[in-house]
Amino acid sequence: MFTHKRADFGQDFIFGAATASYQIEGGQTDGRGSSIWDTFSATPGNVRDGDTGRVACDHYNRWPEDLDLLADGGFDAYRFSFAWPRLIPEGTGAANPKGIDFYDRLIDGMLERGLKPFATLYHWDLPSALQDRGGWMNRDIAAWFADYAVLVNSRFGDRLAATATINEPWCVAYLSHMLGIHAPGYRDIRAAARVSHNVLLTHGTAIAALRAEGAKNLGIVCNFESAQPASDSPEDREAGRLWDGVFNRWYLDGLFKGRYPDDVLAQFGPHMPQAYTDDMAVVSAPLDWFGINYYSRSLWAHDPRRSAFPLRQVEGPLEKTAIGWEIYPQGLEDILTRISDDYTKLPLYVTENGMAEVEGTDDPRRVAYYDAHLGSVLAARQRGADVRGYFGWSLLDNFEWAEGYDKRFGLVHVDYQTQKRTPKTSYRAFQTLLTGANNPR
Ligand SMILES: N=[N+]=NCCCCNC(=O)[C@@H]1[C@H]2[C@H](O)[C@@H](O)[C@H](O)[C@@H](CO)[C@@H]12
Repeated sequence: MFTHKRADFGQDFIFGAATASYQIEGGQTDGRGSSIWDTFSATPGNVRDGDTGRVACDHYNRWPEDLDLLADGGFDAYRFSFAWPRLIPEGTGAANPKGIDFYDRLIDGMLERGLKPFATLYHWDLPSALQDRGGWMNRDIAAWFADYAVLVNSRFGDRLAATATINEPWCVAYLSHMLGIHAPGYRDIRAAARVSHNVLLTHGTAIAALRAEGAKNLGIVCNFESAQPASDSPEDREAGRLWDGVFNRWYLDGLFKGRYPDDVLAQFGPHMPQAYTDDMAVVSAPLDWFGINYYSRSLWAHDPRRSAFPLRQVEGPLEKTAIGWEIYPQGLEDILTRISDDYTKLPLYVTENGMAEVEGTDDPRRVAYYDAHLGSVLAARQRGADVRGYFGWSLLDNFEWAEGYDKRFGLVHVDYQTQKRTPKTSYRAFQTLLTGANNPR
C-alpha cells in the first residue's frame, strides 16, 4: 500500500483517475463520425499489432460499471474527454443527438455517484472531415474548435467541475507533425511550427468564446518531462536545454508570458505562420487552473548531423517502466515548483501520472511508482506549489496510441476478449488511501 495518508494532502485535495475518449470508448456507431485516429490506426505500420480503437474498452456501453469502479475506489473526480466526432460528426455543423445523449447520461452518472466531472474538450480524436480541410495546419481550426467548445458548454457546462480545452498541445503539434508518431503522422518542420502555434491559438480562442458564454473553471493540460543533458559537455547541456524549450518552455512561455522561447523559434526559423505575434494576447488568455501531465525524464545529446533541432535522445540508466520511460519522481516535484515559482500561481492539478506495466493484476512496481510521485506532490506543496488535485493515469488498461493495447497503464486490468474489469493491487492501494478500507467489490 502507500506510505502516505489521505490527511497528508488536506481535506480539499481531489483524487481522481483519468481516461480519454478514443482510448476507452469504442462505440463507433450511433452517428459518431470518423476521427484521425481511426484513419491513422487503420493504416498498416502506424500502430503496434495493427490495433485500433474500434472496440477499445467498450466504455460506450460499459460506462456504468466503470463509474462504479471510480466510486468504489473512493475517488473524488473523473477526468474524461469528449469525442469531438461523436458530438459533431463532421467537426462543424450539425450536432449528433445520440452523442449528446451519451455524454448527458455519462455526466449524470458521475454526479449520481458523487464524482466531479473534470472534462477535456480535445484528447486527440480530431474529426477526419476537419483533417480533410487541413486539420491543425489550418488556422481556421481555432474557429471550428471554439464553436465545438461553445456547444459542449451549452449542453454540459453547468454540470462540469472543470474544463480543459486541449490535452497535451506538444503531442498535438510536435509528436504528431514533427515526429510523425501520432495522428495525422506528419514529419514536417513547417507543419510542426504552424501547429505548435495554431494549437495554442485554438486554445486561447476557445477560452475567449467560453468566457463570453459565462463558462467557469477553465484550463488547459500540458505534458512535461525533466529534460536533462546526457553528459556535462557544453553541447549536451545545450541539447538538454533546447529540449526543455521544445517540450516545456514553448507552452509555459506561450501560455503564461505571451511569447515563445527564442531558442525554439530559432530552430523553427522561417516556418512560423505570418504575424503569429499578433495572436499572443489570445494565446495567453487568463485561466482558472493549469493541468500538468508528468511521467518521466529524458536525456539529450548534441547531434551535429541535424540541421534543425540538433539533438538526439540517449537512453538513461534508471529503472524503466514497460514502455521504456525512466522512473524519476523528482521530476514531478521539480516541474510543479518551477511552474509555481516562475510562471503562475494558479491552482495546479496533476492531471496525469502513472506507468505502463506488464500484464497482470498484481502490480507492486506501479504501487511504488504512485507512492513516490504522490510524495513529490507533497514535497511541491510544502515548497509552495498550489497543487489542488492528482489524477492517476489511467483508470483502465486502454488503447495506448501507437503502442496499441500492448502497453497497460490501468489501475484496473481489462481482458479485451471478455471486457472483464479486474482491479489491480494499485487500485487497492488508492482504495485504501481514499476509503481506509480495502473492500473488494
Ligand atoms: N520524447 N518524448 N517523449 C515521450 C512523451 C510522451 C508523452 N505522452 C504522454 O504524455 C501521454 C499522455 C496522454 O495524455 C495519454 O493519452 C497517454 O495514454 C499517456 C501514456 O502515454 C500519456
